[in-house]
Amino acid sequence: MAQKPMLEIDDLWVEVEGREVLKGVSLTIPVGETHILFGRNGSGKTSLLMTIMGFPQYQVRHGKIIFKGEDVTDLPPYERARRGIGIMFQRPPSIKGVKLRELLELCAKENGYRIQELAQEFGFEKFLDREVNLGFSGGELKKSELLQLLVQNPDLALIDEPESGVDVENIEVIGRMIRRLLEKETHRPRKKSGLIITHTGFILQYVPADRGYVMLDGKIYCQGNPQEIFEGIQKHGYEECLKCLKRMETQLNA
Ligand SMILES: Nc1ncnc2c1ncn2[C@@H]1O[C@H](COP(=O)(O)OP(=O)(O)OP(=O)(O)O)[C@@H](O)[C@H]1O
Repeated sequence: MAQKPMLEIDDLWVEVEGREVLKGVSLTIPVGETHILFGRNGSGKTSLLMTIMGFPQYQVRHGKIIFKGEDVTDLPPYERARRGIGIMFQRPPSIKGVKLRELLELCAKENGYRIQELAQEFGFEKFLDREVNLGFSGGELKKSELLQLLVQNPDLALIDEPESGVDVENIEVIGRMIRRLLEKETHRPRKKSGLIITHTGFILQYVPADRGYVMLDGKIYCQGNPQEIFEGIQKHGYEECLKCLKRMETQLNA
């Protein structure tokens, strides 16, 4: 029997604060694949990730989110987290009075991760006894978030702009953390999947990806090889992606 995909999104329409932000998004992420979302500012990429995670401001008006064969469209975020969905926020909150180590220990309770060793591996041990994300620089925030995801060990990692605010040396570390998270080097066949938002495309140099999408105005306009899509956007801008959809529609109607 064919393996069920990790994630299937079927004709998803979503509103936030009375405004339509997703307008019929469909995509499928097979087990072990990493997919990349490109798109202009304000096109709905973060909204898609927040909706997959189940945050209640993002109201699903139509469509379904199927995770490992189960319809999770109406489940709250903690139930989705328990089933194996994890998210790295674009702008994570800080938690005053809680040390990063304490939060990581809580997350690691069920899977026995060695927090000290893991933090050392990514040069982050001196942040363990600081309050979560409080006063962290842009790059430190990303590492803190990825460390939290690593100890949660999700089957599907939703990663929002991992390279924004990160210097060129630290992008390599962030890339290593994501590769570890998605078992890029250790497991064959891979069982982890990812959906990553990127503007700069830098992360593609460190994390091999299987498919890319362009999202514009709440819709997916184009999909295919992520590197080719990124080069196309750099060369011709997003306007060409609109034409690409027209081509896809013409082919479908022929
Ligand atoms: N909580 C909210 N309240 C009001 N409007 C919102 C909210 N969340 C998102 N939006 C609006 O929905 C649209 C899509 O936002 P979203 O953050 O999903 O875009 P994005 O593609 O991730 O953008 P960027 O690349 O700039 O991060 C934007 O116009 C945004 O202002």
